[in-house]
Amino acid sequence: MRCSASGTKLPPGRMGVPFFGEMPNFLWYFKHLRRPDDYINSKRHKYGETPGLYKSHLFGSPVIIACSPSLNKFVLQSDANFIRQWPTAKIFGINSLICAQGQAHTRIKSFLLRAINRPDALRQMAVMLQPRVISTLQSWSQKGTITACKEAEKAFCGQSGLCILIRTAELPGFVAIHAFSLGALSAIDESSPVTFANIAKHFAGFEPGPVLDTLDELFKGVMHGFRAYPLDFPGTAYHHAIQCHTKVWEIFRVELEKRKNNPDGAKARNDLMDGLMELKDDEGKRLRDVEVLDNIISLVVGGYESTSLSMMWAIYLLAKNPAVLQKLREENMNLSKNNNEALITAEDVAKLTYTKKVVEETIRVANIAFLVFRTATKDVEYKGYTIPKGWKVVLWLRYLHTDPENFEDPMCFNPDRWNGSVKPEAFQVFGGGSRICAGNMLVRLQLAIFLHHLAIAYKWDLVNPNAKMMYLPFHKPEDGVELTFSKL
Ligand code: HEM
Repeated sequence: MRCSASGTKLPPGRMGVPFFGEMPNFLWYFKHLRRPDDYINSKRHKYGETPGLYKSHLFGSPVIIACSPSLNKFVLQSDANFIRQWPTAKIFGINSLICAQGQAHTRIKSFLLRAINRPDALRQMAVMLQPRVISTLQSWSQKGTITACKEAEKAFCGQSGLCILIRTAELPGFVAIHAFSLGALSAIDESSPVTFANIAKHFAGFEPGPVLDTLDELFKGVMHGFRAYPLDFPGTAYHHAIQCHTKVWEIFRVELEKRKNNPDGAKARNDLMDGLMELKDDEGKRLRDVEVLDNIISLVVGGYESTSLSMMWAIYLLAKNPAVLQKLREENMNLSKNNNEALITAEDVAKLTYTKKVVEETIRVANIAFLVFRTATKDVEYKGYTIPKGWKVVLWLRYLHTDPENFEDPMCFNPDRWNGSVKPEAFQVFGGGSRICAGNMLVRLQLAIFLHHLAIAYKWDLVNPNAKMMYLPFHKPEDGVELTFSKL
């Protein structure tokens, strides 16, 4: 089909059946066959080598699927042609980084990056995070058996959920919180409460207690709404999430007012809220109160699940790959010996060369953000094809990381591939361009610190080593990674 004056055409593909589009096919590969990559492979097979784009109809809209490193990069870097529209924006707060566009986005991002991504911020975070990581691991060993998925979420979820939201809010109908089996330790279940407590303390100074418990409940309500269809009337998850968001906002607002009346307390607290209240841009201007509040809340939400999922994956992949665990253990035990078993610093992490490779490889294999969306603001031409104005572009990040053309033997967990042979342009786990993940350095640091304390002191075994994989709403073993867990 020709669709523009320049004679370019729509990419090949199929729009599927009326109303449902290609969703049945998508679900067939993701839920029934459990071979998500074959969804794209089947298109490649049928339509041959395009420059990595296909037309389809998914998640209620006509879409262009983008699944090549160069096309993805082109889209991610063309802010003038493609924008990210957030269907459940009300829950994030309109002043948050997630919702901001153009110059407002650039300005807020520069504040947030200074607060959570700069070396001095990371140095501080390393110190703050460790006591909770250590106590969480100790508590796991006391339980003996856990479900890693739940535990990691309890312990660390406040730190990275946003990215999950980015990925799932546009998948109405698929995303539901999963109940994991009890009895054994499951990595994600076990880590989320501690994570939440951690983030609430380090982002806004809240200590464990009734307020924190209320916040935890409210944030759970907010999270449900992100994943729901944005229908705002009583009884819907989205409506409930907006109510929870309003209450969370009020709790944070009261905290912010307290701080404004007691600016001297900032030194003692030294948390993200103080950091954001104090930062000035090049013109000496600070963030407005509403911007501080909306962004703290979105970062807490942002922290909710992605960190805990990546920790769950690390535990799982190391259990499956004892030779990798052995090398990781050696490197970290050496550090621990030379360090007199003290807490490690961000500088120590920088020297853990093998551990850093394990981190990159875990994040690649986990494919936590399996796709992200953009909307074309005008007809855009790409290598002879048109991406029509108003269509969504689905950037299929997962496919880049599982395509053997980009990563040799892609399903193999092989940290040594990071010795230098990786094509950097094919590694898009954190997206790219101006919207690149704001927490990418923080999550890498957290994961490295977690791996350090895990490897030097604990051993674990999978209860169900052959558990089936699920891919919706998140990629994870079906049992949430049940483990037996004990001290070395
Ligand atoms: C393994 C963990 C993580 C993965 C795989 C991940 C992935 C991503 C991806 C793919 C995007 C880009 C979305 C897009 O282009 O539409 C993104 C954006 C974002 N992420 Fe993450 N993320 C992770 C952890 C975190 C953490 C720990 C935080 C914060 C504490 C965070 C905060 C954000 C924020 C604020 C954005 C929006 C950036 C913007 O719009 O400019 N992420 N993340």
